[in-house]
Amino acid sequence: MFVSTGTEETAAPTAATARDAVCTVRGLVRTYAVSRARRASRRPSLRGTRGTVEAGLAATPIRANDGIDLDVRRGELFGLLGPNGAGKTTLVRQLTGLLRPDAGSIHLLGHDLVRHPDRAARLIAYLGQESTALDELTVALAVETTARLRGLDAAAARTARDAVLDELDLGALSGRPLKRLSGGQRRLACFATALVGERPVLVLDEPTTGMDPVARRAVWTAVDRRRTAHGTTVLLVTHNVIEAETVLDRVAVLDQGRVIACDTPAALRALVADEVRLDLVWRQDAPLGVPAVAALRPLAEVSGRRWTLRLPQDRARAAVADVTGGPAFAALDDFTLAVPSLEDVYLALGGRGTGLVKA
Ligand SMILES: Nc1ncnc2c1ncn2[C@@H]1O[C@H](COP(=O)(O)OP(=O)(O)OP(=O)(O)O)[C@@H](O)[C@H]1O
Repeated sequence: MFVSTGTEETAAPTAATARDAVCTVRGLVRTYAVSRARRASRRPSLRGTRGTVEAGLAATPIRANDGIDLDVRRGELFGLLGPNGAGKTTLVRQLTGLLRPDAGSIHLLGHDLVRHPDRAARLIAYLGQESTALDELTVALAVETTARLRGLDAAAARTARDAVLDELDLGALSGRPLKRLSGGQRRLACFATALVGERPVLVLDEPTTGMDPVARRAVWTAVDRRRTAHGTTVLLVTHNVIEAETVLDRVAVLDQGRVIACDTPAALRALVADEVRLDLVWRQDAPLGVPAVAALRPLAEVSGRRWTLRLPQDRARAAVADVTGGPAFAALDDFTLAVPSLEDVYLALGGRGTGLVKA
């Protein structure tokens, strides 16, 4: 059962509010001021000029969201992908009414969430990264309490609790406090709380972190079921490239507070379709005495014994022939050729390339 979403306000006053848009964000800016501790360091140092230099650096505010535009459609599984610090959580906290933007607009299902952030709670179920508020409760009580807070009466809350615990196969853990569960189990229990008292929009911040494959599958099956049955819209925050490519309908790639691309994973991958990724893993040091290997070195991103190269297809084929057909082969531990991933897209678009994980 959905709590009424209401449409008592006119939808966003922009042309981009498509008929099926559930969420429209325009020009969203959020800057974090320097903390008090850091401000203290702005005072002139008694020890000389060093403090003044540090003060200049510390006083720079952090522009965590820097003019974000987004349109999320009804029933979509829409992703926010970006490395640590890209501004994903800041964006989500504004969407969920927990943080006020400095500028810009957010319209969700016809509600202006900048003017009325309190309305987010009845439109969105938010699974954040922390679970501390629920940690003392048993799994069953955490789920039931959340259902009650979302407006279900006692009997309906118990029914919803039992259904979701059953759906996620959490029955055996239902009597255990969250704080006594493993990381993956706790994450699944928190996901269960996000599902009860159904909301039209689910916002999930790294929901599958720490989960084993069975639990991950239970999460995506439950999400799909709600999209099919209720047209639930899902906003997923992730820096897991593989998961993003597998589950998302569309993805906005964030870097340093900006959306640097937004499309389907396949369309984004097509941006770099003429490239392939070649990974070479050396047994020990790379044999730089071999001219073909030395020629590849400036093109490689080096991580320990692994070289990663993004090359046009012809060049990649030639490189494979060089390293497998000549004296370099004895020094090679492993190699893989792969079609481009969203990580390659991110790098091609100018992302800084740190923090995106592959699995
Ligand atoms: N409360 C805060 N005070 C000051 N700076 C902050 C605060 N919260 C976030 N930031 C900064 O804002 C930027 C964006 O942070 P945010 O948490 O939104 O990134 P993220 O993409 O969610 O990262 P992660 O993947 O690590 O969760 C970062 O530079 C971060 O250090």
